[in-house]
Amino acid sequence: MPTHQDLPVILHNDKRGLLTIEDGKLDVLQLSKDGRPPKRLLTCSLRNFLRARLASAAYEGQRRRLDLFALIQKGHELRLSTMRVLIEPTDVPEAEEWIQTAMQAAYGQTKPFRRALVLVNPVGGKGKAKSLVREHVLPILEAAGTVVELTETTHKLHAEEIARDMDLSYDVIVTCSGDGLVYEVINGLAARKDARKALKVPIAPIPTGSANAICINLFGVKDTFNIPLATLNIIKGQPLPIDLCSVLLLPSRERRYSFISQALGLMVDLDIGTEHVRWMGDTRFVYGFLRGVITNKNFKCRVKMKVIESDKVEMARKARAEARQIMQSTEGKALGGGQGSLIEGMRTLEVNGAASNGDGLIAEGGPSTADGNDRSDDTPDEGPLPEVKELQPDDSWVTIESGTKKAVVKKRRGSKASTDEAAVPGAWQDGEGILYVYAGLRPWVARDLMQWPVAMNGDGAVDIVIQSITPRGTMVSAITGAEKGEAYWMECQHYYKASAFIAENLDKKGQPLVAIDGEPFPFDSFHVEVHSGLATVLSLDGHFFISDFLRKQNIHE
Ligand SMILES: Nc1ncnc2c1ncn2[C@@H]1O[C@H](COP(=O)(O)OP(=O)(O)OP(=O)(O)O)[C@@H](O)[C@H]1O
Repeated sequence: MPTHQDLPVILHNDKRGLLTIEDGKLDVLQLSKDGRPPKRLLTCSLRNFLRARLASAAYEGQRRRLDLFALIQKGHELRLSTMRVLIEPTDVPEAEEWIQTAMQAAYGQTKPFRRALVLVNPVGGKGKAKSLVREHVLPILEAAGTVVELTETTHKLHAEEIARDMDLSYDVIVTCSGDGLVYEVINGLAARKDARKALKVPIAPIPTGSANAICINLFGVKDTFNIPLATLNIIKGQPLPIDLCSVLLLPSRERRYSFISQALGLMVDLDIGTEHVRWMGDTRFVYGFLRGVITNKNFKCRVKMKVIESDKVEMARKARAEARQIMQSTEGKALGGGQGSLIEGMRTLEVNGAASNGDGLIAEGGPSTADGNDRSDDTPDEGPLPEVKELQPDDSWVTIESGTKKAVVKKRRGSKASTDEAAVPGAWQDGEGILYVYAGLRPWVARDLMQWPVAMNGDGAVDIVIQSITPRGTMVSAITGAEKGEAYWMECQHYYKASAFIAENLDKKGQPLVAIDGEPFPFDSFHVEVHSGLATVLSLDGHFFISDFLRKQNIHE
């Protein structure tokens, strides 16, 4: 085991220097001859350190060049920085040991030099993916020594075809686009004969699309479009099993896997009806929302849900307790180096019942499923996904059907928790009209809309919001605070956690579409089930971003 933490070097200005690794940081120091303290030329956290590379000598006795690559924090920005120093021939063995120490400290159990399949959608978002990848992603991957195979998608569903047919030798599949490409990759992997194995290859998204909901949920609102951070995730991220919903569309019997949402009513218009204003970036969703609220159209449907929980107070309490637990188990655990690397934490951290092995695939036993229909002890761990069957609701399911009334809007923001369904604040009142039904797996759907603030990865539930028709003013004012999840407490926003649900169209002519992860499909009826931990993404800190909503202690905050 190498032990050298310090390495003497010659700096660019021919002065003596020292490379040191301490307290989770790598420092480049310039030494003085007169006993003054050393001057710090560069400092970076080991999490952001990418690689140290010793050049070979052209002739015996030549000083050797040592290249150091790191992401340096400048204000809020992460920038790639390269530093070159020289090593005296007599110090070369020490340098070789130091490189091992530095790489071990910076990567822990994570395998450096990953093999990445990089898919670039040239038309996603504002259409700048190619230049963003060339200028900001590839240089960082090259500096880290990532082995890159790059493919540009040429048509819709191209990424799905690639994922369906690719060999599984890659450590990571990188999608440079929005959520659409992630959705295609998941569906391509899910369609394979070895789907269970394929879905364990982690996906790392690079945000060059419009909404990039997956990046908001991984990196938070401030860092949604932080491309260097998302690139670091390709290099050092840990596999995080994520929940999916299977959606069986009827009568076509087409099956899709959804990792973000299933939208009906106003939210269909928001996802699909704003395609023509893609140039607006993610603000197009606010535009779509306002446009939909103005029409305030009653959406006619029947929803049958296998409800796990419907008490908002209780759901918030549980989600906050779980968030606290996640924060405590990963607190102070920086990637690599320092005291207690994240990797150490990951080794002991149970992710949905399946321990991560630190890199690559999930440990033996695989991810758990909460779907109730595809988990049997003899289900092959690496084989295809079972056929999705139509659901058979029983008396315990909750049925909601659109009426014609507007919801009564009171000023009060909820009351004490209660087990009496009718007394729970926000409980559905028969006869209410429906503006939209929106089911999702993670809190954010866009930076300005945290639609499911208590959605928790691995809880076996899809969170379903049924928004009643309300006076327009109420909905417009709901936009304020929507990014913080405040609309959750509105009484006219009914909120359920369900392990399965069925949606039926009661006006096929007037409202022909459902949006699954933003993609339109004919809506007659569809059946949804939750599958915990079925697909995999990479995450720098081993979990999804924890919102301020979940960090709050007081109910109704
Ligand atoms: N070369 C191409 N030409 C046309 N469409 C393409 C091409 N490559 C991919 N696509 C399609 O582009 C669509 C949009 O991609 P994606 O959803 O990732 O970006 P976005 O809509 O800008 O972002 P978001 O989904 O986060 O809002 C996808 O449906 C994808 O199939």
